[in-house]
Amino acid sequence: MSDSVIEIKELSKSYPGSEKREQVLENIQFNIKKGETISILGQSGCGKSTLLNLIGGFETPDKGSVNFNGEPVTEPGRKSVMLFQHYGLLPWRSALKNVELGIEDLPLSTGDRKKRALHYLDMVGLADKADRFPRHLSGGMQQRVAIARALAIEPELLLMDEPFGALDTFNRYYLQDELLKIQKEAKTTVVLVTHDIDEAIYLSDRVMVMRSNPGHIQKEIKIDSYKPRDRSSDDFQYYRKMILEEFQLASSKPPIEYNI
Ligand SMILES: Nc1ncnc2c1ncn2[C@@H]1O[C@H](COP(=O)(O)OP(=O)(O)OP(=O)(O)O)[C@@H](O)[C@H]1O
Repeated sequence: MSDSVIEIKELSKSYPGSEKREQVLENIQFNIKKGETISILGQSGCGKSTLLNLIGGFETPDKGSVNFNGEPVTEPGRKSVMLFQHYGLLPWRSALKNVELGIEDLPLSTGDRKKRALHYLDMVGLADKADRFPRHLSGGMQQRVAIARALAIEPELLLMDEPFGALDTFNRYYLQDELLKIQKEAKTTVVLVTHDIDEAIYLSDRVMVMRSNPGHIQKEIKIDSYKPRDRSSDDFQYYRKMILEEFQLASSKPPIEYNI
């Protein structure tokens, strides 16, 4: 039996264009194991969000399939959560009530629901802002509330579309570490769309490098080092260079030659 949680097979997707249909994704194929973190890295418009939406069941493919625990994904399911780029907070609800939103249909008492929501608000460093409304929070804080809401659901599969993009470096690093801890504890499977090469290396077990026209996986890079990783280590620089080379962004200077 396969040990994959997600199986993506020969996935293709097009959208109506101005003259003909625009082929956005072509023949995407890979599997994801339980507890793995996969980053999808690529330039703007290469189809990363479309791929994530297909995995989450928010879009349907033209060809191919996505299976989650052996079942075809045809619509968004209870065991996966998508954290979108835009925060999607309800302006008339406090931070706490926004976090509770995702767990309102679970069989929890009012007290337990509040406790769980506060736990995750605390995790993103906002326990003291629980009663604030979104308009009284900064953009970064709003995104942290959205992250807390997604985590509170304690999903099996967490789909994240540039979740830390709007945060300053310190908050980004802090939440990346929190994600690593949660992921390790709960064995959550994570698929992360990002533009950020360092974020992909820091968090992932494998990085899918995508190229566009039509969107396809150009290279799969296994990040073979223990977590948490040291961003200044030689290993880290090695992977950074490898990925930069995939995007032809690495320095074109010839290597230094040592003559003895
Ligand atoms: N619902 C839609 N209808 C029509 N075209 C779409 C739709 N969604 C995405 N596209 C097109 O598909 C292509 C890929 O978009 P997608 O958002 O998946 O890229 P991306 O790599 O996530 O980009 P970014 O990094 O800028 O968010 C783009 O050309 C976009 O215009």
